[in-house]
Amino acid sequence: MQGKYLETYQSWMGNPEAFWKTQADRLDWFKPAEKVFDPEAGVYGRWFTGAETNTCHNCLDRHVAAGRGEQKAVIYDSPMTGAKKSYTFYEVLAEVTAIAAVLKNHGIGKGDRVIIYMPMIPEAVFSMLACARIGAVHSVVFGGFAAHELATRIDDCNAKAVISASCGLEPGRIVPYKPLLDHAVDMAKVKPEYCFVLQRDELHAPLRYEHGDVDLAQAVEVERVNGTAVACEPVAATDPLYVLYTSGTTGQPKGVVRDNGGHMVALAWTMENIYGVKPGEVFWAASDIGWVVGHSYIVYGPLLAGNTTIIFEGKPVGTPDAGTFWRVVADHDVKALFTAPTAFRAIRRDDPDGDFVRKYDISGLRALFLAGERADPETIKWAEKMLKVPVIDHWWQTETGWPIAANPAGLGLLPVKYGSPAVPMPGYAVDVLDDAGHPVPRGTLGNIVVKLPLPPGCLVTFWNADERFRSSCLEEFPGYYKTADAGIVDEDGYVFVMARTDDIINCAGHRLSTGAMEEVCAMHPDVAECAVIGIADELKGQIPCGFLVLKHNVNRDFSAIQREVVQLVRDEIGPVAAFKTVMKVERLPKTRSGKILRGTMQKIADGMPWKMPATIDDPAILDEITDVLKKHGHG
Ligand SMILES: CCC(=O)SCCNC(=O)CCNC(=O)[C@H](O)C(C)(C)COP(=O)(O)OP(=O)(O)OC[C@H]1O[C@@H](n2cnc3c(N)ncnc32)[C@H](O)[C@@H]1OP(=O)(O)O
Repeated sequence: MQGKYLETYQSWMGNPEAFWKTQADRLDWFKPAEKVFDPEAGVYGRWFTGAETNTCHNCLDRHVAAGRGEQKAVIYDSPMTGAKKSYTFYEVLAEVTAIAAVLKNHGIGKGDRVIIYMPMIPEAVFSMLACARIGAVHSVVFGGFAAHELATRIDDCNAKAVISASCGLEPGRIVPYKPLLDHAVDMAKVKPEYCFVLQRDELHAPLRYEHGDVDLAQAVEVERVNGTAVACEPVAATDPLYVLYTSGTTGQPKGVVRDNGGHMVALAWTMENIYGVKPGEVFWAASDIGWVVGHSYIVYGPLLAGNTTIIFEGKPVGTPDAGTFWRVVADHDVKALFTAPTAFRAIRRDDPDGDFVRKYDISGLRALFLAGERADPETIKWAEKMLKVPVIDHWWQTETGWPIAANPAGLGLLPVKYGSPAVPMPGYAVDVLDDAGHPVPRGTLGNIVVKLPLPPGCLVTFWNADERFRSSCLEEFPGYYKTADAGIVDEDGYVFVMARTDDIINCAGHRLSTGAMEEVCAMHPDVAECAVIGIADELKGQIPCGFLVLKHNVNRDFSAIQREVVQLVRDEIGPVAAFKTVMKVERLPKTRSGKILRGTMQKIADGMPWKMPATIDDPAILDEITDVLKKHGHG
């Protein structure tokens, strides 16, 4: 391997602090760092200690000051409503300032937590930037989560305010957000002082003024008329910019904390070097602001680097058809597209011969990036054939915030190995260890870990839970961050990510906790015990499948129980859980110490080779599971 990638990686390895200092110098700081990296600070050290900055300033004001004010910063394209609108950097700055003024006038300031529960509309992005502007810490909650999940997050981060909208739009249905928000606020132990609600034309929501509801658009209008100016609040580089919750092994999600300084340095570097886009070009991450892809590559990365970003309110198929991505690429001259493999599997299913691709002029597109789940070689090859541009699988996590491994378009593409997201990016020293923590030879399967310290932009801790961060990510392999992904690094240094080492499954690019689903299934009065595993699915990669053991005295029709359990998970976790497959079993297979053999069940369900676990209590139960799965068409 040679060329600019190797040169850059080696330059980072030779002197990580000098490497990141050079990148930091391209951004604005109100006060320079005393130390580029301080190993004594935080859980594993902190980047740019002593520095002061503001992320919103670097996303907006800096560009306006540099003459980029008239360039499009944000394009909103909604096949759900037919709306298309673009905002220049200058206009985004005005919108963000007005929301920042509203927040400030309601007493929200530096360090306060603000939950953002919004669909894919420009105000969602403006709200995130408004929080950054005043130094408040935002926590975006994906719209597909139900009230209970929202309440958990309000409580965990002790939210002072919530910014929401009256509704979201899913194909064929309006999703009323306000009843979910009201229910969450009623459930939460911590009551936010204010809920700012944007009324959408599709559905107006009754506001509960007595609970602190504020009509967001009206409040913004007042600030706009008054021309209220809100300067960017200087924050420490190490102050939190946001908390983003991600599934843990239990129902209690983990609040990934991202700082201001390291985050902006890392993301700004990635836009040109990994994604190969220059300032002024259009970058489109077809995801949702509720996920880390949305944070990093709909909002912060592109804006920090002076790119135009797209807020897309639609789906890859059905809004109105499998050509919608190509229509957006053509209409807005997208240079690089980032999405999840699931989206492409859906497009391929509906348009196998690429008839829709040929309908549009997508000659401006230079590359497609895939992440969020394993990109199967078939999907990659289909996309390469249809789009005739490099299709780049890359691997990262909510925790890291930016790619651990990629084929860096900006540094010069390396040869593709199908099934591999290519090579570690500068900042990441990737190793593979056995369960005892010893490095394994190249090409051997093991635990993928990253040598500490993590680079700028990665999580610094979990919100209010340093100990949980240490115990779940840093303790098992001292000196390393545990990715909880298993895989190999081959002779050429290419990483192959094969499976999770915990109970997290990946369904349609969404990380879901089967443990959390089990907790909900167990709430049903007829369920004695249960197990939820992820089983292979052609479209979504994996889907959750519940195995229920009913209480002895239950004589009810199982289909009714099935419906109720499915609804319970939908109500408690949300539609995003995609929990629709439930089977009745007499017993669950366990080890003699009582551990459910989920891994073996999953192998049977997916028709993979499996071995009888030596510690199994009653081997006959696996035959029963096999029969039930076969009856449902699996295994
Ligand atoms: C690299 C680091 C990371 O991994 S970050 C995570 C990256 N992941 C992603 O970007 C996600 C990629 N996936 C997607 O964008 C979607 O799954 C795509 C492919 C577009 C398909 O969407 P869809 O057809 O809705 O299926 P789904 O499985 O996502 O949805 C399941 C049910 O949930 C619903 N849902 C979805 N979003 C919302 C929302 N914002 N508000 C309310 N409900 C939502 C869907 O309508 C669907 O409901 P139903 O079960 O069909 O009734």
